[in-house]
Amino acid sequence: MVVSVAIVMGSKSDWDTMKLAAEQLTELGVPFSKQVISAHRMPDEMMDFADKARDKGLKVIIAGAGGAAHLPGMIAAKTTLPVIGVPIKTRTLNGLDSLLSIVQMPAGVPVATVAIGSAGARNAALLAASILSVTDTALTQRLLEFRQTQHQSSVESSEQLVE
Ligand SMILES: Nc1c(C(=O)O)ncn1[C@@H]1O[C@H](COP(=O)(O)O)[C@@H](O)[C@H]1O
Repeated sequence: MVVSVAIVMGSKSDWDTMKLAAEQLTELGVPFSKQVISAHRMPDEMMDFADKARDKGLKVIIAGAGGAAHLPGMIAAKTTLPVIGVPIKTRTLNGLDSLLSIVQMPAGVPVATVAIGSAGARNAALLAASILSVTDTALTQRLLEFRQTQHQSSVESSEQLVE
């Protein structure tokens, strides 16, 4: 099994949010790895991970972090793979701190930033799948089916309102 997506997070405490990315990837049949790596607390391991990511066969990195969320940007600084940043909701500032830390990258080092929290984590997985689908027709089909199911459940919920 070739693992093409890595889910990384600054702390195990981020898993409640990041597991939604894992669930979404599983639903789409996309193999992934998951691990805690912190730019602040594990700087050498973080650099090593980012440095070797492409050679290991990874194609997309999803990085979740909260507060002074430097992890996605620092990984992006060290790899040319696409990095998707997930801002974790924080107790003190509701995740606005995480969002701004991730989204305000200087020109030249992009991080694709999604929304704060669970919806963002789910969308990070969908975005990773979309990127992979460019060269994977079976995955494209699964993404289309996902959209059709989503459409159907919206239509049904609207009909229930009318009843
Ligand atoms: N933002 C970062 C980084 C980093 O960016 O390297 N490392 C840990 N953290 C964040 O600190 C928060 C609190 O972590 P703890 O719960 O372990 O104290 C987490 O949301 C984590 O992502």
